[in-house]
Amino acid sequence: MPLVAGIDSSTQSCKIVVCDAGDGSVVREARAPHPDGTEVHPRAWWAALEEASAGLLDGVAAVAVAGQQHGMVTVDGDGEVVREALLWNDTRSAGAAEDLIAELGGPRAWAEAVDNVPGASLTVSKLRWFAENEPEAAARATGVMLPHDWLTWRLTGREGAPATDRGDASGTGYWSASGGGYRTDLLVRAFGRELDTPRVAAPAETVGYTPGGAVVAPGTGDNMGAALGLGLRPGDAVVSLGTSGTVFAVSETPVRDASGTVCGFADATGRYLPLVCTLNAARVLTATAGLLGTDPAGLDALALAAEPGAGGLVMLPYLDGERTPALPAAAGSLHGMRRDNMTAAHLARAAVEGMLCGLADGLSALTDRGVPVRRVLLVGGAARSEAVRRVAATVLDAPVAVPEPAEYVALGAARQAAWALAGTDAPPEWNAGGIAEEVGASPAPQVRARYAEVRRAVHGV
Ligand SMILES: Nc1ncnc2c1ncn2[C@@H]1O[C@H](COP(=O)(O)OP(=O)(O)O)[C@@H](O)[C@H]1O
Ligand SMILES: O=C(CO)[C@@H](O)[C@H](O)COP(=O)(O)O
Repeated sequence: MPLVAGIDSSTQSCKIVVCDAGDGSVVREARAPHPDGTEVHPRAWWAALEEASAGLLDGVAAVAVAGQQHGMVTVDGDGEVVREALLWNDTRSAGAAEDLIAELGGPRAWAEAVDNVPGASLTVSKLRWFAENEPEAAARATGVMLPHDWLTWRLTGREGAPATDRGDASGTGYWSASGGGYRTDLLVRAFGRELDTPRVAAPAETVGYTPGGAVVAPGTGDNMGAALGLGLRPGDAVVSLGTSGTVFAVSETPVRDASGTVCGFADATGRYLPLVCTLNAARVLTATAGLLGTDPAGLDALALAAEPGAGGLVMLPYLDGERTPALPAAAGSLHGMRRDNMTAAHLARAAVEGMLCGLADGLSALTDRGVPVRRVLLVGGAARSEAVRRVAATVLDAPVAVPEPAEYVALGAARQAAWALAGTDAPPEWNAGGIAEEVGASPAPQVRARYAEVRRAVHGV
């Protein structure tokens, strides 16, 4: 069978898998790091893509990109990037989001218009911030696109107009998953005038060709890519622990949440992908490991040595501010320190528990809004941690299964590329997502209860 490539251009790195188009088996893979920071020039993503793909894409018949969602990439009339992209985790647009909500008549009006309530993450809020704070640069912008749109366009040698897909478009705040179209009026409200936006392609459309002649598929957002890579079915929810923490499930019907907790995204196949996102996930663990002078394996051993509840020590892990709950200016904090719990093991456990309690709240938000969840699939970099897997079984209200470790976002992009190549109605049946471990439930409801108590006391939410 022909070879296809999937590219995951996520916050911390670019990962590429080359697969057999028939069964999805991975033939070769590579990765390259992205720079740190919440504003990044897109050329850095292209450089990482070129580094990771060197020699890797020979003989590949089709390719697709799944990228970090929401990032604001603005271009001028020559197609050149106007300023560094503001990423999903850049919180400077929090005030702009509040203004937009008030101007339209409140959160419900936004949920009805675009299935989402703007927060700092959504592209629409970033456009408002840009127009208000950098008017000279903003005046040069003629178009706006998302990270995966821009990379996809570069892959085609910038031939033709840029394209996107339903999944990533649904995270802009000016495209509606349930309405199926752009809300140019909301883009104009945010930016003050119209900007060119990418055409929204069908899920398996060919949007162009690489200079070498490979089919380029539309691509999608990274969470939609993971859903496609896992072959996610209704009843399964994903808890993904990368730079962001996300909880999501596929749904045949759109979900609109006027509280703004659940984002009403589309998936990459024509369905919907209700999703809750936290700003602080795997890097809470790396930061805590650094503080304790150890590495992820050392943190794991320490966290496993402490009892559930960390002896009363609670970490609110809002190290980079927080998106859910909406606390963009928050900092992290430690509570309940006593002489007997001031140990490295208790601190490590509190970090793992704090990170996962935010995701447990996200899972409850999904089920509260009618999304059926029978099982949780735990993926992303931090799912490699045994402590994370064990603690997940104590705080998540569902059985936890861990798929075989794999780059599911990149695999989803590769599966979409194979789909575009095949030209079939449905994506090819691949064997990905086999379960490596079922984690036995060991509920410890007091952990979440204490976390909620501390969060309410400190932040009032
Ligand atoms: N064994 C582990 N324990 C905890 N964290 C880990 C482990 N292995 C990788 N990570 C973390 O996972 C993160 C990368 O996860 P990934 O899902 O690739 O993120 P992203 O897609 O956002 O770039 C890094 O912060 C890394 O430190
Ligand atoms: O903003 C969201 C989802 O709404 C994030 O999930 C980004 O899509 C970044 O993902 P990672 O780099 O953490 O995978």
